[in-house]
Amino acid sequence: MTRPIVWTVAGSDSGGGAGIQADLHTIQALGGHGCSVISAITAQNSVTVAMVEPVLMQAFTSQLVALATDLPARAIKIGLLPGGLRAEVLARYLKEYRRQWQPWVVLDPVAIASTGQAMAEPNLLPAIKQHLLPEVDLITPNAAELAALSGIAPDSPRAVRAGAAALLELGARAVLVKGGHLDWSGDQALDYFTDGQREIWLASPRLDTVHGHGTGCTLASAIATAVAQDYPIEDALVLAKAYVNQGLKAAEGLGRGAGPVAHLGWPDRREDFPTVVMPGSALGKQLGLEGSLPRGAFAPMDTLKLGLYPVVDSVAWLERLLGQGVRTLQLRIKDKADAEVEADIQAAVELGRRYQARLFINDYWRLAIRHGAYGVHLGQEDIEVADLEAIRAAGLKLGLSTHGYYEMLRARELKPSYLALGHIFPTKTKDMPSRPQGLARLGRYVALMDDYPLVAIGGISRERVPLVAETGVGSIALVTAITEAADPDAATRELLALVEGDHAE
Ligand SMILES: Cc1ncc(COP(=O)(O)OP(=O)(O)O)c(N)n1
Ligand SMILES: Cc1ncsc1CCOP(=O)(O)O
Ligand SMILES: [Mg+2]
Repeated sequence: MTRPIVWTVAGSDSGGGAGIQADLHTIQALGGHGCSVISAITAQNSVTVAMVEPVLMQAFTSQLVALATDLPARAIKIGLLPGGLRAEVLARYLKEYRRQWQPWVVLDPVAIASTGQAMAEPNLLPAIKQHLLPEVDLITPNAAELAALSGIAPDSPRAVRAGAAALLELGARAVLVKGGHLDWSGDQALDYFTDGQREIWLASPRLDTVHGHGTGCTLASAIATAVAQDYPIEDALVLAKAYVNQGLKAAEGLGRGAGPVAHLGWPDRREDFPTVVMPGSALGKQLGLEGSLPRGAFAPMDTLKLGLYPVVDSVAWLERLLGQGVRTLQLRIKDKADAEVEADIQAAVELGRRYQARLFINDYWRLAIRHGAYGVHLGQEDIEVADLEAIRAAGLKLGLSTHGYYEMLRARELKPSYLALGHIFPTKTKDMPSRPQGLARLGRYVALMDDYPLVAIGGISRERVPLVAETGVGSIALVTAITEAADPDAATRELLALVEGDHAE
């Protein structure tokens, strides 16, 4: 894949820690091609901002025109604007870009440096509210910026929500409040996201370093670069927070003051990724999230490598596959009343027991509990409605579908027995609301979750099995590669050998 183009519209930081310099480092490190529109030249180092000099309006707009005519962006990050006029002019250009080539736009409303010095003219904030907010997809204020823009000091979870809601009222499509400076959140650095439909709280242990110059710029650029690569916003948020956390841990004290956040590659250590705050957790209760968590972990799998995992829609198929030596499998009957499927589920559970197989029931968790199934597989939409504690307390194993970083991290908090990752390739078996993940992403998920049983699913044909196996994923789930094979028994044996090798029973 060619690098997606990401623009940064921001100020130059002569110290190399923030602004355009941080943005270009970030965009490059995360796989984008960075283009820059310099709004102002700052003379600054690690201790002071000595000068902010706006570039001439003509120089500002000429950069925009030069890029728009040849290098249109998938995503645009806006940082320092030295005053209201440039914000207003930029808003006009963005309106046109949005009409012509729909870039995704994030605004980091830089107004005050971390040293406390003003970076922009006082007319910037009114212009942001009046002109820019309606043209951006996400605004990422810190506590001081949220207070300045909304008039609400974010001194409690309720006030953070109210401040973000005020920005939505002003026309923002989504808000990420950066919690680095929320003093009520104790040892956790909390970020709050809302688009008016849903809210997400992300938590990471607060890092004990003064070397965090450029974190705001870096976070917004990382979000933009992830979105430019088609990551959904919630995945972009967790990835960007991980990028900043790994950079803070590696930050060096260059200069006499706050050193720059470091720019490393794609984050792949789980400890750098944030935790998704869950209803029912201690933090969730503090934040006023309604809901509960299961009281403990689900029954663990006996192995990290579940091997070949056919998903089929009848007891007859299960029997045939068990006869070929398959030992992990799923009964997936869709959209029938419980009474219509109960006999099949009971028969499936008995079959699974007879063959000592890992046999999961899709969707029908009440019947699975009633008939003492080995396990249940549930989707994202089921998490809110199924009685997870009842499934856990009954001793059933639980597999959960996930479709990206955010869902994986959220699902992990429920401590299921395995996580499914999909869909990897286009599939005709199921209408998917998300885009195929592809092998590169699968490889990243596997590296991140290497202590968990993982299952890849979606569009995995016989030919693709070796490529999927190469990612290191412990299990490969498939439907049509078996059910539509010319000779399903032969296909099953071949797939078993490919996926489980010598371990095939
Ligand atoms: C192993 C495995 N992974 C994912 C799915 C999909 O489950 P879900 O999201 O619940 O969708 P439906 O299968 O119910 O359409 C699965 N069944 N198995
Ligand atoms: C149930 C399901 N969940 C995600 S993709 C999928 C279907 C997989 O079927 P196939 O292997 O035929 O693509
Ligand atoms: Mg389901």
